Amino acid sequence: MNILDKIIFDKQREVVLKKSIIPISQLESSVFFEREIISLSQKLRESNSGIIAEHKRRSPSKSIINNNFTVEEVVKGYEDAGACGISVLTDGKYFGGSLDDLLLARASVNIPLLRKEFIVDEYQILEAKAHGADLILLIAAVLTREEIKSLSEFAKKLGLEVLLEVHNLEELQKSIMPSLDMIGVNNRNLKTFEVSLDYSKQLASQIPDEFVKVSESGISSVEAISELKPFGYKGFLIGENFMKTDNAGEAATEFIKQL
Ligand SMILES: O=C(O)c1ccccc1NCC(=O)[C@H](O)[C@H](O)COP(=O)(O)O
Repeated sequence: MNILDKIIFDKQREVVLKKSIIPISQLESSVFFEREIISLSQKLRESNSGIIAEHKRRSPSKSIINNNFTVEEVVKGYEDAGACGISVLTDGKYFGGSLDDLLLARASVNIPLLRKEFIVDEYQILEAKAHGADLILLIAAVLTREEIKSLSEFAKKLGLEVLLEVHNLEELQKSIMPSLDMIGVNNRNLKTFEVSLDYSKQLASQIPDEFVKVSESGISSVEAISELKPFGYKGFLIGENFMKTDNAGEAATEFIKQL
């Protein structure tokens, strides 16, 4: 079993357990169900920098990235740096994140928040809404076309935006549908962890213009962004490059200043 299969196996069991503890009615009673989202796709269209900065404590490819800051310090730093949005990893077992991180982020900043999670069930989309997210991630590598359709339509009904992540042409072709807002190309192969910006470059021309194009993972220099912009990318998701420093917010500030 590769790591992605393991993550999904664990996630499916986790969702079953959570459903038995926290009923949907409790999620739906959250104050955030009344809240109108802040659109990341609009911010990216209007931005010159397009940075989506990620809160990421650790990952399967790097055991510890950073555990020294509070969520509030990191996300406030990202907002002050001028990030268009923030991605908050909520998976506990593999990334050391939680839904509390998302809630604390929501309480700290007023820019779009992505619930970065391995979504396999509508319940997790209700959780995202209940904890203040503006958008969700769907990963084509682990979902069928029918699942992408029903999950993305469910998210749209709740007023959330949808970022669909692909890594190759097959995943892209099976996924294109009107209920998506942004299409992200992950430069990291989630089965082998190999990283290359070539994935973004090769897939760019196949992504229809109505979707905002986002390049994800392995971006560690402003030069990388200059290379990707001519391919039509408007969003750049960066985690480790900021989180591995002594001050993620300052690192993001210095980075964005150079764009
Ligand atoms: O980051 C990993 O090792 C990873 C492994 C398996 C599944 C997902 C993984 N990462 C999630 C992400 O998409 C990245 O955190 C995000 O794109 C930022 O990447 P980076 O800038 O390289 O930290």
